[in-house]
Amino acid sequence: MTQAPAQHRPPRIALIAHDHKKDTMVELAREFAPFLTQCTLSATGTTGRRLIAEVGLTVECMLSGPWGGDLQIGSRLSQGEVDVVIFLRDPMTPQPHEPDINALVRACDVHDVPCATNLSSARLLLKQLAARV
Ligand SMILES: O=C(CO)COP(=O)(O)O
Repeated sequence: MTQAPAQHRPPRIALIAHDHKKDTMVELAREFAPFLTQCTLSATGTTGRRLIAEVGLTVECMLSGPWGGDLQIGSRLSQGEVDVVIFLRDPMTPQPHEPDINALVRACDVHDVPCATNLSSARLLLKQLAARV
């Protein structure tokens, strides 16, 4: 199927949050729900299931992060299938899949995909995007 040109379709957003940031992600998603419902959303497994259950969003869930979910999103992004990443990382807790996390953030840099890794930048990014649709 042919995709609409980027400027004519709502963004494809990947949402990811580490465990200590999941409540924050749910609150953020509630705040921007009217906009996010217009977007094509994907997420790592546990984050996505919470957004579906607690915010009522439609989200395509990948594997959980430690099982390869970050890599799945990085792969899609590298193929031009993700426009924006909201990745609420926990800087205080070591993660078993740190290499996967670094690979995803690196893929964002390689492909120049906007990637917000904390709440303030996530809110700025979502506000800017919401103003466009
Ligand atoms: O670990 C994660 C990102 O690195 C998030 O994965 P979950 O959303 O499955 O908890």
